[in-house]
Amino acid sequence: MPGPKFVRPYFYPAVYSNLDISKSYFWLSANNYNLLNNFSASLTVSAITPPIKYFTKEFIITLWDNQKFELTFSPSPSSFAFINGIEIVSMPDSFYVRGNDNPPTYVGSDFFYLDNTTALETVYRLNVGGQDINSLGDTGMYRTWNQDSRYLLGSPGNTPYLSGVKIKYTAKTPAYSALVMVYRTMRSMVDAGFHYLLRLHFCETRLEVQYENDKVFLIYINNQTAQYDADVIHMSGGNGIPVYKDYIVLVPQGSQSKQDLWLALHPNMESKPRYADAILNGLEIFKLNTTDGNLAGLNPEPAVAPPPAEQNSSLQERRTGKRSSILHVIGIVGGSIGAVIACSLIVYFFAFKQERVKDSSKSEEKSTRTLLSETSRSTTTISSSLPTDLCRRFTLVEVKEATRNFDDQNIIGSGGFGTVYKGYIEYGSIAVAIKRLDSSSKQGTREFQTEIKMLSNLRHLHLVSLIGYCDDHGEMILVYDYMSRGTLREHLYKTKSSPLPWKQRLEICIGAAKGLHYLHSGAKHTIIHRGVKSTNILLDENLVAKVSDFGLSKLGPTSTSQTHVSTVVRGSFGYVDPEYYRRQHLTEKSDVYSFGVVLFEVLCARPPVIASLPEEQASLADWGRKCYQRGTLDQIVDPHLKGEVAPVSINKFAEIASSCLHGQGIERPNMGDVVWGLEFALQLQQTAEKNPNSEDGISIKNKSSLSPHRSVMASDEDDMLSGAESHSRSTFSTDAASVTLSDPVQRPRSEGVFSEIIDPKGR
Ligand SMILES: Nc1ncnc2c1ncn2[C@@H]1O[C@H](COP(=O)(O)OP(=O)(O)OP(=O)(O)O)[C@@H](O)[C@H]1O
Repeated sequence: MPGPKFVRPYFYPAVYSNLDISKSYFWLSANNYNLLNNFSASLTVSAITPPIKYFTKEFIITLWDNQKFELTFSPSPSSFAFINGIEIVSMPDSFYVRGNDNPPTYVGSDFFYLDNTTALETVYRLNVGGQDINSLGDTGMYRTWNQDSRYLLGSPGNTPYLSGVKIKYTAKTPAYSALVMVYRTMRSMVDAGFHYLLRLHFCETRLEVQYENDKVFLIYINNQTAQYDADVIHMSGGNGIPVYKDYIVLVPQGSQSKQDLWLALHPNMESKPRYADAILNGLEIFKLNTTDGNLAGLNPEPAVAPPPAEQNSSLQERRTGKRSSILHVIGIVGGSIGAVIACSLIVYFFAFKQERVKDSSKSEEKSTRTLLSETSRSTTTISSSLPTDLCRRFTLVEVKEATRNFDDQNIIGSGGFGTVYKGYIEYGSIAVAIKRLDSSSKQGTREFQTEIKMLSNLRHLHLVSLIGYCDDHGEMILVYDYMSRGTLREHLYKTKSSPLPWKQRLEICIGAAKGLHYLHSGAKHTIIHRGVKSTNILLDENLVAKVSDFGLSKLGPTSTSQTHVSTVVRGSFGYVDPEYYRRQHLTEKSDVYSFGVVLFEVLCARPPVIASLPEEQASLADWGRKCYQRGTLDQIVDPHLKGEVAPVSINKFAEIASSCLHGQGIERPNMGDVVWGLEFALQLQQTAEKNPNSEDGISIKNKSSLSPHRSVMASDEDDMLSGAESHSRSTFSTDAASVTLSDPVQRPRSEGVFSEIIDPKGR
């Protein structure tokens, strides 16, 4: 049967027919895959402590259509080969080698193309914080999971955590993926000169951790940042839902053949998570070999030259005689055998207790910054005011390499700042967006410096990350994470993209609102974006919204300063807050206004201004508000949404959008309220989908159902609760799995949102 297979040879190096087992050295290949090189089972056994008598190795290879499975043993000169048992187990397609749709994250500057021509050799499979699991206890693939405690160097406080939470597998992480849970960090010692695939399994099971940004941590592999913002709730979709992530790293050859492979998890305090914590539930490490027998990437010299191909033989064609393979099948060694760890493993655990951020932020911030400064690669002097410790400074040569010398074919857009190129850094392994300041641009040095200072200090799941900048030779270039799904606008109108489903639109709006909320109240100073629009909300490969383009940003009022008075009104046509325009008084409520326009763009899939329309309809801000107030929303809602959307959800959404567009800033909600309101709209949609026949179910499409509701965007919490309660009695199910709004404690996100409103620095 074609497809990926586990191949597990078993070895019991005892005395067989007077053969001196210590003289057995051989190569083992499976079809085109080179599995073992000049291998000695007795040496392997003697290297293991505590001593064992037998062991198995595990490989992953792929069988192609119509291919016979052939195992070839090739002994060294004057030697012999043997094997005691072979296990071949099929596995689901695209499970460990996941193809281009789910590429692993490349750590560091090295690139390794992982596909079905690569043989994976299991090095470790750890049930972090749990017990050994023998092959029969696995999810049907007969994998062995080892407990990590035996590799512990010792660090107090890292007690395993066992949760009673029910694990909810998903299509992305099906039940066969893995088991168990816990918190941890480790390092291990492995063969140098190889690429390794690390699969990290996560499952958030602490009941108090429910929402995105509750726990955000950095993953360092070999002292390089593998992931800046690991957020298990975001990656998996919720508490109790497992997820795994793959990383490929090269362990370079140094003076020693064994090198440490470090894995460290560290809370990311810059994202201001609720808990200064990091978790890891399971860990698999595979050594990668290419099918041509070369060691992945580096091709170090094998101890003995491999045998010529014609001397190979297969299981089917056992040949005897000098230099042919000798097969001693003594019988399958059954039962549970601990996975062999051919090289020593040292695990070092960081202990992260569940502490509030406030208590530990200083030291964490320090360690994060230290690491970031290590990755910066400054080569020449730096203009004094730009940060060098928080983001990387690129040379012009590096930027030119990344963009093929600013090739027009790499252009992905242009804005007030200049031209934006797609580029690749780190030997082509990381895609980036490179903004090059156009010297004729109205924006200039000031915005350039603002953007660097602003973004390098801010990290949030819903903000586009600044990777670095280049200021060589008078150039002003910014390098960002590349957002592969482009701008939000590209998914709404004048587009070939298929229309976004309603829930996806809501999630995007919620994400963008959270990004803005963070700018307004999560950072040290209030930051006013001033350029909120649908082209400044970008989408990553998972359609996660990220707010971008801080070139126009301003630091807003703080408790000690006055509201900012601006001399030049900035912003884009159709989005500018009329109050700001009139009074030139800048507050964060101007962003709220612009975001209201974005919300109507999302709802109606049309641009903010269409000059050719009758005057009443030309401005989306005015027209959207009017239609909401008149109860004629159905005239303007994107026709693609009809029949899919619960009227209550649309109404709630339009109510928030309208409130954002209030003429007076003081009457507009703040972004925290907007986040809550949008989450409520999502909740209404989800509930309506569960109860399609209820009054607010999806089937109701008539005009009167799209009318203004009593506002639940009240300024005081009691009002909001009473509004929510009246809904819950008539509309919401009491299904324990769904959130019922009759219980204020369970109201989605409300506690988090309100704690932020009351004390923006309280998290
Ligand atoms: N990080 C990114 N990833 C992918 N594409 C990007 C990224 N940043 C910008 N772009 C693309 O480049 C275009 C121009 O972006 P830019 O931020 O310079 O201008 P803008 O926001 O459209 O206009 P303005 O600067 O006048 O406000 C965007 O519309 C988008 O298509």
